[in-house]
Amino acid sequence: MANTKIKILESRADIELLVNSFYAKVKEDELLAPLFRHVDWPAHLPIMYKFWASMLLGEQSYQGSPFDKHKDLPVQTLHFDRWVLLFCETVDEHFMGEKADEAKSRGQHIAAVFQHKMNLFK
Ligand code: HEM
Repeated sequence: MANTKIKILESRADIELLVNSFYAKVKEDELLAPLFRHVDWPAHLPIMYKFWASMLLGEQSYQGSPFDKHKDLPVQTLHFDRWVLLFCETVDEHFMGEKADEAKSRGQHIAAVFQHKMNLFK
């Protein structure tokens, strides 16, 4: 049966639901969870709300350099593939519409940029 709770992604509350749902999955994922074990969630989640609200809603509240937080992580392409899979799955479980599509394409694009910068594409 279709998920009747799927809605248009359009508000700050939607972004918070997306981010909370995504990291709930990450914490349950055997491949990604160990990479997030040290994370201070009450500090990290509001940063991620700002990041995605700036990307998708024009909020201009995120100020930071995301790549710097990733450049020394012990990650390979398979980690990024899992990240993108879980992120896109989370979007589709809750949302539809233009901004939902944009969230998925932005996530995929940034994952590809990080991998290029880390020289993971040979
Ligand atoms: C294998 C994939 C990834 C892993 C393992 C990963 C892991 C992490 C970790 C451990 C942090 C630091 C949290 C802290 O400060 O304690 C972080 C921060 C962050 N990540 Fe990722 N990440 C991944 C992919 C991505 C992608 C593809 C994006 C963008 C679409 C992204 C966006 C961010 C942002 C915006 C921050 C916050 C940076 C800041 O503090 O300003 N991450 N990530």
